[in-house]
Amino acid sequence: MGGALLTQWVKAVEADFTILDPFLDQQPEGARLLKKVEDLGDEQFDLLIVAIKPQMIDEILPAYKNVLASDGAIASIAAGCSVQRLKKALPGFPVVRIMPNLPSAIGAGVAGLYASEDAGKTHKDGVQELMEAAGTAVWVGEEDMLDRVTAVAGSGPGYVFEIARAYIEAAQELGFSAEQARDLVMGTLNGSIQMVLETGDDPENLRNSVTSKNGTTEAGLNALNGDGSLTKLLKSTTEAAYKRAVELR
Ligand SMILES: NC(=O)C1=CN([C@@H]2O[C@H](COP(=O)(O)OP(=O)(O)OC[C@H]3O[C@@H](n4cnc5c(N)ncnc54)[C@H](O)[C@@H]3O)[C@@H](O)[C@H]2O)C=CC1
Ligand SMILES: O=C(O)[C@@H]1CCC=N1
Repeated sequence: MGGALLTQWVKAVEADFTILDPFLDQQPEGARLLKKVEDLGDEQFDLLIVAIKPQMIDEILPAYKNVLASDGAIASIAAGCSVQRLKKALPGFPVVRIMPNLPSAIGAGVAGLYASEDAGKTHKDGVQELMEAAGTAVWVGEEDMLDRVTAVAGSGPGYVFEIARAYIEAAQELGFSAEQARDLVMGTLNGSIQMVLETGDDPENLRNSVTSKNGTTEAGLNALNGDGSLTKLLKSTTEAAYKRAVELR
């Protein structure tokens, strides 16, 4: 995810980026790559962006105690990992938590943002500028809401890709080739999403405009969600992801 964000930041944000990743072999375009924190010498930075797995933070972050300038801040994209835990691993700095999603890689991401009480306007504006370079950003006023953003938008592309995959599989079952099925399904998803966004109309109204009385769509929709099982499934999907984010705090 860090790499996906970086591809947009290097194009749109005027800043110098240093990546610290012991396992990355190829230098990311527009950024300097270092392998270990010791390679930084006594350099200091305005922002430390934490893009490692949440489970690694307590172990890895303390080694970064000298890399931030005194008025610097931590920004973390790690799911669940709380401000309290980040501040415990690296004390003395404000924290902005970011919950991005994968379409940030093409500038079409949506991110949730939450700042600790000691974060200043400069810190918040700086992180907002980064996230707007990768799509849109929405501030939340309570930290718990960021874990709910994770369940809806952070993990969301995973649900959408899985729905697209299953839809393509269903089209193939009806007799289309893999290529035809992909074109038909992705074109339908794309056109339908564009229509919601461009008209501003409710998905429910638009669904009704497709559905002729006793027609084909009605037959399909009855099988899809006639008993509300799709609605229940999506509720349990977001609840399961939120529960996991809470466990990662
Ligand atoms: N993948 C996604 O769509 C999203 C991921 N996130 C968050 O992003 C973070 C990273 O997740 P992914 O990008 O999916 O995982 P990833 O495994 O693709 O990336 C983790 C990176 O950390 C590097 N790394 C491992 N040990 C390191 C160390 N000691 N020091 C510095 N770097 C080290 C790895 O080489 C790798 O490049 C997680 O905290 C996750 O919760 C947040 C939103 C969306
Ligand atoms: O699956 C995860 O834990 C991360 C956070 C949101 C998307 N990917």
